[in-house]
Amino acid sequence: MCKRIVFVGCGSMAEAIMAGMLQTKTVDKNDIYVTNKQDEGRLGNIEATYGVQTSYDKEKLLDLADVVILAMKPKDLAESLDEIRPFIREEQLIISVLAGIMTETIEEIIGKRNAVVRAMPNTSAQIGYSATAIAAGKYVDQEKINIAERLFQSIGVTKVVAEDDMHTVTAISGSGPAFIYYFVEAMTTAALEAGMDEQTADALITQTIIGAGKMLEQSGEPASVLRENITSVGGTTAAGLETLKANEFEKIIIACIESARNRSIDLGRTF
Ligand SMILES: NC(=O)C1=CN([C@@H]2O[C@H](COP(=O)(O)OP(=O)(O)OC[C@H]3O[C@@H](n4cnc5c(N)ncnc54)[C@H](OP(=O)(O)O)[C@@H]3O)[C@@H](O)[C@H]2O)C=CC1
Ligand SMILES: O=C(O)[C@@H]1CCC=N1
Repeated sequence: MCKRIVFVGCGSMAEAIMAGMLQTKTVDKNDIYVTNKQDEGRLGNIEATYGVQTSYDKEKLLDLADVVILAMKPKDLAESLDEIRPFIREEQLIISVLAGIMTETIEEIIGKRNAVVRAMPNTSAQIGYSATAIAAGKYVDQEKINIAERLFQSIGVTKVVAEDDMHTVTAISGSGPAFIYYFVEAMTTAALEAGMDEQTADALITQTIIGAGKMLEQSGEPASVLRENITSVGGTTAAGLETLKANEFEKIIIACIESARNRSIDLGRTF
């Protein structure tokens, strides 16, 4: 794929996407350009680690770009678009990974008929395992969707969704890994409190999460059946599940996803 990509914003998400694209050789390092607001040390590290080009010359960067990936925090969107807006050309594909921000908002700020794609990857992009959803703005044609899909397929699995679903996506697969890590942390604490050493606990829990994920992917069974298959009458799993139910596990998870989803909606409303 020979598109030149400019990352505006170079935090953990931009790095995860970039690392995935380079690892899968979807984009050559000479075709990746990166800028941020002010952290020169960070840009230097990124350049040294990945061999990509870095610059603060926004005009030059935008002149080179076929695809612009917006990867700053939502609060910094207006300022950063102000800086690059004069140099944006209508044929450039703009991809935003910002939580909550509607394509319409970006289209309005840019003030041109650019194709704007909203994407929600997750940090597993770093190793090629992102679950990424993408939604199209009003000037996006099939060719631009294909480009965005190809880029994000390089870092994992991609689903095209209606933009209305993006707040839910942000909660379940954008933030989702953090919720799973929190679950793992709690399991580890329980194992350590029971006297197990940390290395053994880490190895067993990590493999358990990987195995459960692979079963969900490969067994053809829904999660409920896989759970039932483990649950012997009067056994250990039943005892553990009883405690989860007694403490309203499902309600807590639904509330967690709802909070994340509502926060995504709020972020969008700040514009
Ligand atoms: N982290 C995650 O798991 C996911 C994050 N996202 C989204 O990705 C986006 C980035 O998140 P994350 O990587 O965690 O954030 P970080 O805080 O790690 O990085 C933000 C980056 O934006 C840069 N920036 C700020 N203002 C400007 C500007 N005016 N011009 C150019 N660059 C600017 C910062 O530069 P400097 O350091 O110089 O200030 C920094 O490089 C967010 O919008 C988030 O919603 C989406 C999916 C998952
Ligand atoms: O917490 C956040 O706002 C970002 C969006 C999804 C994951 N992290």
